[in-house]
Parts: sequence; C-alpha cells; structure tokens
Amino acid sequence: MSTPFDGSFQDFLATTPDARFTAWLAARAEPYWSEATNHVFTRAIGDGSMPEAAYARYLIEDYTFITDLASTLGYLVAKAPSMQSKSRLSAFLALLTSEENDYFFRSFKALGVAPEIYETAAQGPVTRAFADLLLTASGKGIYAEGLTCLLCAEWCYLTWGRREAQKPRPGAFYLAEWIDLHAVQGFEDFVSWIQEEMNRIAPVLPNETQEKLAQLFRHMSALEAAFFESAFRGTAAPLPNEFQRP
Ligand SMILES: Cc1ncc(CO)c(N)n1
Repeated sequence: MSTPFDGSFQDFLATTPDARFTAWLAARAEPYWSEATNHVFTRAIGDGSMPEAAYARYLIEDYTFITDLASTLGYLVAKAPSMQSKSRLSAFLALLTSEENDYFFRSFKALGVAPEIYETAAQGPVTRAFADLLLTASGKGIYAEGLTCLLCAEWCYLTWGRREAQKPRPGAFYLAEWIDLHAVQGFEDFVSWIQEEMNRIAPVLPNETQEKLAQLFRHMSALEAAFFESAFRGTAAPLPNEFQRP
C-alpha cells in the first residue's frame, strides 16, 4: 500500500516535495500498515467467510478497546488547541458512546454473548498493549501523540471499510453494519479531518517529536494487525523487539 521508508520527514520531503506528513507516517509503518489494512480478518468481514466464533472473540475485545478509545478522545478534547478541533473530536466521541455502543449490544445479543461476559471480560495481551499505548500517548503525551493513535486506528478502519463496501453486503447484520459504520461519508470526512489536523500541526514539530509520532503510528499499526490476527486465529505472536519497553 505504502512504499516503505525509513528516513526523517525532511528526507521524505526531499524525495516527494508535496508529500503529506500522514503519508510519511504510513510509509514508516510498513510492513505493519499493510498487514493491518489487508488482514484476512478484514476481508472475511465482507466476503461471507467470517467464522462466528472469531467475530464474537473480536467484538468482546473490541468493546474494551472502544472503551479505552473513548477515554483517549476525552484526553484529546481536553488538549485540542481550538474550539473547532474540540467540536470534531467530541462529535466522534458522542457517536462512539451512543450509536456504536448500541451496535455492540445488538451484536452481542445476536451472537449469544451475555452481558456478564462482555462487561467483565479481561483484556487479552494485544488489547492490554493497546490500552497502554493509547492511554499513555493521549494522557501523558502532547496533543499530536494522542492524535497519531486516533489517526492510525480510524484510518485503518476506513481503508478496509471502503474496500469491503465494494462487495455485496454479507447476510449477518453485525458484519453488514460494521462495514457501513466504517464506509459512510461522515466517517470518511472525520478521517480526512484528522489527516488535515495532523498535516497542519506535525510538519512544524521538532525532528525528535516527529520521530516519536512515526514510532507511535508504527506501533499502533503492528497492534492493529495483531488484534485481527488474535481474533481470527485465537492467538497472535508477540510483537517484535522494537516494540518492547526498554
Ligand atoms: C482495534 C480497533 N481499532 C480501530 C477501531 C476503529 O474505531 C476499532 N473499532 N477497533
């Protein structure tokens, strides 16, 4: 999807003068960015080959991920520099905690997952690593760090969502609606906004901070791929050493 690149944003600009910061983040995240956006789980959502057990496993983990993502958005609303940015972020937070929350309840019911299970489910290792990364970056980091995590998560879902939306919808409503949620115009507009926000604030940050953002986006991409892998196969290999804490 992206051509891998491992230099600085300045180096990237030298190869492509009108390159966007967000394109650099994706290029620096290879091969994980492509693994996440093309994972077999994401294709199974749209092509009728999704095993019910894998999807139930996925939704239970994703419900706890979404809870941490809502907290991340809270931190971002607090740190956003302008009313316009706070407005965009809080509108998405409202969607996440209403319509999308309702989607989870209806889907759990259809899949026979009881509230006792999804409300008290312990996070698996990948979801725990996500929680740690999201909450540390958005809670302790500067605005751009939390925004980088949000960008990766939502851009990844827009990418597979738009691709799967080209196919006829699967029969199961929870698959069809999961595609629609991530392929609608409003979601595309939100992801475009996050990209514009990033491309406005990040090119003027110090080189070291830009490197930190590239590493965060790369780590998020690897976790997104591992999250799909873990749901689809019931297990995922630990992330490579570059992502282990010193
Ligand atoms: C793991 C994961 N990443 C991103 C999204 C999109 O919000 C999601 N629902 N779950």
